Amino acid sequence: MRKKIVAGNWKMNGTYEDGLKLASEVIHMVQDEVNSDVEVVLCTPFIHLSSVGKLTKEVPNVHLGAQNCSEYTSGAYTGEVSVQMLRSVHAEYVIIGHSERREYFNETNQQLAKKVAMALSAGLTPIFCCGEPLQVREAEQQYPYVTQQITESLFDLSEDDMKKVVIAYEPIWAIGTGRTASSQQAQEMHKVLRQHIANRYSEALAAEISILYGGSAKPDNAEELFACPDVDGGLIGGASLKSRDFLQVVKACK
Ligand SMILES: O=C[C@H](O)COP(=O)(O)O
Repeated sequence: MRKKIVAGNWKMNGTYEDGLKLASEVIHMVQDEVNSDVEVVLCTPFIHLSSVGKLTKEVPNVHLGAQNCSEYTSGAYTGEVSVQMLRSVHAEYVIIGHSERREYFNETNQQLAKKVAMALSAGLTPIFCCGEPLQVREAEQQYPYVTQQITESLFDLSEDDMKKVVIAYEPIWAIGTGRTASSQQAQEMHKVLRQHIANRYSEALAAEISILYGGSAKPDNAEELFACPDVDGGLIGGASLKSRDFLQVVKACK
């Protein structure tokens, strides 16, 4: 059985104090109210990682994630954060290739392949993001577009490494727009991605990979999205910034 995961991506929101408050609220609520085996991941800004890591390492089903990492090991890369640094503050996950990083920081599929390999080499689980812009969806080219992202960034991995990757499908037109993909659109894409992985590796390996949905997922729609057979949880932006909303989304993942 593959893992169910609900990851909150705080993006660049709040102060240091806001983040600590949010993390401790989420952790307490998860401890008190969640009895499923869903893995909760808090993907915080870099400045929160060390402090939030001290809280999450005491709690079995809440994990720490970063929102990015460097493709380099160490050295003169001003402003970058290495995978070893992330491990040293107890991060277990790292988001790689979010559409905002692709769009505003020009990250390419080839660069993301290096980041994925770097994360895996340090024992971090990459949450690899993929997804199409609106014009690609309107031209009905979403399947070739997204499968190409997966091919170019992931398909040089060995079977052993590929098994450790988590994928997040995030249609760009649904991110922060309030316009979510329908559960049918999400299921279709997740099924296509799983088949694409099966064609390159094997049906057995594809069946083990958790594929999360992201894009305006919230308490109102999470249950329907998570009920799809190939949707294994979510990568949650806006709704992860309010502890009660985030908890509702976590509870919807059964
Ligand atoms: O990483 C999260 C996604 O970009 C989704 O963001 P959103 O839930 O605010 O639409």
